[in-house]
Amino acid sequence: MSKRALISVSDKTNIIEFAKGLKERGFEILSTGGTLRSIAEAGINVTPVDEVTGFPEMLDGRVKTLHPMIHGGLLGKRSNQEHLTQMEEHGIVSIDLVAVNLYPFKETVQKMDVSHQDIIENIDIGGPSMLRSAAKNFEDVLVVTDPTDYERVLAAITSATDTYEFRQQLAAKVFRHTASYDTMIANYFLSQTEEQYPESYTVTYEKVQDLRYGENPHQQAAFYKEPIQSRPTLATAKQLHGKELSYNNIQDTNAAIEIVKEFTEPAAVAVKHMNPCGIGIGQSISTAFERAYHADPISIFGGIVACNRPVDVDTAKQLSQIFLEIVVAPSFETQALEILTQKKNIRLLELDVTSDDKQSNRLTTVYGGALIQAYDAKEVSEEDLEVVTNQQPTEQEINDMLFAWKAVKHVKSNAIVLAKDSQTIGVGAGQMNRIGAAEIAIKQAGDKSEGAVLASDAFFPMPDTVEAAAKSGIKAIIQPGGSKRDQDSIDVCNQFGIAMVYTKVRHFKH
Ligand SMILES: NC(=O)c1ncn([C@@H]2O[C@H](COP(=O)(O)O)[C@@H](O)[C@H]2O)c1NC=O
Repeated sequence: MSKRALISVSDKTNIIEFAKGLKERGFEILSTGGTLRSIAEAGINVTPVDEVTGFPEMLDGRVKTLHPMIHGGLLGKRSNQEHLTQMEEHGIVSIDLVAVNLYPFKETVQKMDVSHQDIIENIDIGGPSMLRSAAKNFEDVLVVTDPTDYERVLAAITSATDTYEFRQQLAAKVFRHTASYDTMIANYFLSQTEEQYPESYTVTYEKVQDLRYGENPHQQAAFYKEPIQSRPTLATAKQLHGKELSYNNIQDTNAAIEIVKEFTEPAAVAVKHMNPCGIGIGQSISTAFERAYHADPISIFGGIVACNRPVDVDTAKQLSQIFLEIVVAPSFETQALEILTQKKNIRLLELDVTSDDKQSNRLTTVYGGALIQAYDAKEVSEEDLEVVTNQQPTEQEINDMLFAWKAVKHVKSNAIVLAKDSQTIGVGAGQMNRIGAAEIAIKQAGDKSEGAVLASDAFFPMPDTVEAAAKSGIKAIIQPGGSKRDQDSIDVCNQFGIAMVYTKVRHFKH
């Protein structure tokens, strides 16, 4: 008895070649509406599924293959005599291969001006049902959902490669595919509600590439992206030059992008190990980069630079003077690109870093679980500041404090940032006590700390940081406030003529 294959595909890529190959291997082909037409037009003999089910396709295609004649043919175990007897009693004939790909839900959701109803209609029901039935019964049914697998499935049919393991691999791919498909649907429905953290949280990612290694050479790693990309992202950035990004490159570039997004004026950010080592803003991107560079000309070596304006010739000349792993910017002027591409080891990424994605949730995995939280999108403006000292800050100090505040938000806690004239001059990151972070930042700033401002990501539990700031010539301090011992810090400020403002917002970053 000839074997039977059921083909029902939305994406008709290579389907004729596949159907031909199956015919050559002695399969009878069953098919649904549009797929059947394509196969028949290619001159291949094909049986409509409604001849098998005894029912017409109905309800606008919502019901075509959802029938015991189909699912019995897929799920019946050939090694189980009872199954075979029942199948015979009901006239159910085995189906030995299923090739199905699904209604384009992902593509539909991403369309501009698409209606809710259109999205709903693009939820495939019959397709996943057949895939799941076939995948459950993989010992007896070959199941293929990815057109790039057609060739190896055809090859397997007539060779020794059609093994249990091979069939199980195909089944595993199917269950990943249907799970991912359902996740996209579930997340679309979730997005239609106010609910943020439902009883189960489903995520799905598509592989961008395998990475040479992870954080260290002995760790394996791969890069994945969200399947629905509704805005320019790191996963879709265009690499214009240089070798493949590494795991650490991706993390650091992400950190640089998150920081540069804070600024509307031309800004450049240099990152090392996910902390900013220099941030500058200015009238032009070249001035901004000059400031970011001079913020810490030592640490920027081997760093990642993100710019929020196109890289021009002036900036490219400066960037080319030092060893940088990556420059990411919305674009590169032609001549700037010529200058930078002369450097073999630099990677250049084109990405609209100004796009706003501050609404999204962020997920971190922990031992045996995950933490999901809203992005820290809190912004502070001049009106939000409360001056708590006798000394009022000058307009320049306010500008520098607001700048330093945007910077300190992105520094690992405990974090202290010193800034002056639109430039960071000292960054103390990731210390176990606040004074430790302050000492690092002050030491790095050196003489520049005279007249500078200091930002602290969280309140001062004691006045030691303010005392250190006073000694180094700091003139204004921005911090959340809210410590039981706030008054001690205010007293030190008053003693040294330092202005202090509260933001009433904390920016821990772990
Ligand atoms: N309703 C059903 O019984 C059903 N059976 C198969 N499909 C899907 O119909 C599509 C193919 O349709 P056509 O052959 O008419 O172009 C495939 O993506 C397949 O997954 C169905 N459609 C949706 O649920």
